[in-house]
Amino acid sequence: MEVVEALENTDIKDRENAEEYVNRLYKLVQARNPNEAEFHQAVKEVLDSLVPVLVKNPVYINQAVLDRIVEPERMISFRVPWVDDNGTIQVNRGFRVQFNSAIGPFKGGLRFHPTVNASIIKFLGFEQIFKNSLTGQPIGGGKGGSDFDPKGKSDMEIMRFCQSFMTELSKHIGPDIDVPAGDIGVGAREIGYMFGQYKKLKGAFEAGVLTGKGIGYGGSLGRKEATGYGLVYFVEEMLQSKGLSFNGSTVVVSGSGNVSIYAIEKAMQLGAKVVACSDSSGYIYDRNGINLDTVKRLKETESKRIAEYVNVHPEALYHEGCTGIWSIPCDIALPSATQNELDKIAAERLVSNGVKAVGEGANMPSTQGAVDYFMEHSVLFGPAKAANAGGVAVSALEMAQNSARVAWTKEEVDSKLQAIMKDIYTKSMQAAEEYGMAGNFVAGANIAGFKKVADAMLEQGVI
Ligand SMILES: NC(=O)C1=CN([C@@H]2O[C@H](COP(=O)(O)OP(=O)(O)OC[C@H]3O[C@@H](n4cnc5c(N)ncnc54)[C@H](O)[C@@H]3O)[C@@H](O)[C@H]2O)C=CC1
Ligand SMILES: O=C(O)CCC(=O)C(=O)O
Repeated sequence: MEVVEALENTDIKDRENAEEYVNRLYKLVQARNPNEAEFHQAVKEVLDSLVPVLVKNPVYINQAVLDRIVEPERMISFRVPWVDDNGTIQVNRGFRVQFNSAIGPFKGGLRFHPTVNASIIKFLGFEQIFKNSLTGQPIGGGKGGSDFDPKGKSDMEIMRFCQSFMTELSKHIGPDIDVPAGDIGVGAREIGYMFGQYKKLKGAFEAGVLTGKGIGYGGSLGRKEATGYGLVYFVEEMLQSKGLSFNGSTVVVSGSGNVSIYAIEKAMQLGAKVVACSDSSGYIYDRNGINLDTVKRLKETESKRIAEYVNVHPEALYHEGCTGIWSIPCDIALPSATQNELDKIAAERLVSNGVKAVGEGANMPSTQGAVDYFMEHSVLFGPAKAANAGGVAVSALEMAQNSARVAWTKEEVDSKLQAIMKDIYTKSMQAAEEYGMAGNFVAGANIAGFKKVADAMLEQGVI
C-alpha cells in the first residue's frame, strides 16, 4: 500500500492536491465571509499563486498555515459617535483588523472614506501581511478605518471625529501591539489629532504607536514622500531590466493624493513627462506635462477639486469621470487612487496605446481581468504589494527611529528606501524564477512575502 502511494506521488498528483486544497479553502473563505467581494478577490489571487509553493512544501498544507493566514487574528468594529458643527450627533462605524502578527506588531493604515466596510478593511489587511513581509522589516499585517467621509467637514469636525475614533481604538493598539498610520482620507493632520488623543488617554508619550506623525513630534523625514517615491524606484528597476527608463517617457498617474503627488514628483525628477492625474470626480490632461506645484496647492493646501487646474492652466483639458484617464497614450501607467479603478477594458486601451509598464501605487487598483491582460501582453507589471511597499517600509523606519530616540536625515531615509525597493524587486523576481514563473511579479511578490510569514508561523506553533 505504501509503495502504491509513493508511486502515485508524482508532481501532477501533488499539483492536483494543492489545487484542490486551494479551491476548497477559497470556497470556505467565501462561505465564512459572505458579500465581501474585495476580500475574496485579494485572497483568490494569493492562493492561486501559492500552488507551486504548496507542491514543493506540503508542510504548509499539513500545518494548516494557509487556513490560519486567511483568518484574521482579531477583527474589531466599533461605534464612533461625534458632534458636528451644528450640534447634531453623528454616528460612524470604526474598524481595525489585526490580521497577522507572526513577524512583528500589526502594522497598516487607517482609511476614512464612505465606502469603507468589513470587506475593504479585510482585503487591505490581508494584503498588508505579505507587503510588510516583503519590506524585510519586522512588521505584521493590519488595517483599519471608518465609513466617515472627511469631504466637506470642518477642521473641528475632523478633530472631534478623530478623537472619538481613537478613544475606542486606543484600547487595542500600542507600539509593540499594533501601529496604525494613514491611508485614503488620513494624513498628517488626522494622525496628529489621533496621537494627541492617545497621549491624553494613556498619560504617556508613546511615539511609536502611530506613524506618519508630524516631524516635530516623532515623525520621520521622507515618510510623506515614501509610497510615491518607492513606487517609482520599483518601476525604474523593472524598466531598467529591459533597457528602459522613466527618462524621456510619458506617464499617466491616477489620483492626486499622497501617493500620486509624490509618484509624479519622483517620475519628473527622473526625467519623465507626467501628462495626467485625477480625483474621484474626473481627470486633467496636460499634454505638455502637468504643473505639480498647482496640483500640490489645489490638493495639499486648498483641498479643492482637480477640475480647478484648468482655471490656472487653460491649455489643459478636464474630463468628468475616472476611467477615461486610461485612454491617454503613455509609456508608463501608475494607478494610485483606489481599488479596482483599472479594469480589462482600460487595460486593453493602455496596451493598444503602447504602454510598457504598469506600477500599482494604490492597493489592488487593477481588476484580475486587467492583470491577466497585462501579463498576456508582456507589459511589465508591478503589483501593489511590492510596488507601493515603500510607504509602510518607511513607517517601519519611523518606528525604529522612535525606539532609538534618533532622527535620521531625509537623505538617510531615502537611501534606505531605495535599498528596500531594490531588495523587494530582487526578492520578487527571484521567487518567480524559482517557481517557474519568470517575470511574473504578482506571483513572485506573493510567494516571497508568504514564505517568511509562513515559516515564522511554523516555528511559533499552532497559535
Ligand atoms: N498613503 C500611503 O502611504 C499608502 C497608500 N496606499 C494606497 O494608495 C491609494 C491612495 O492613497 P492615498 O494617496 O494615501 O490617499 P489620499 O486620500 O491622499 O488620496 C486619494 C486620492 O484618490 C482620489 N480618488 C479616490 N477615488 C478615486 C477614483 N475612483 N478615481 C480617481 N481618483 C480617486 C482622491 O480624490 C484622492 O486624490 C489607496 O489605494 C491606498 O490604500 C498604498 C500604500 C501606502
Ligand atoms: O505606513 C503604514 O503603516 C500604512 C501603509 C499602508 O496602509 C499601506 O501600505 O497600504
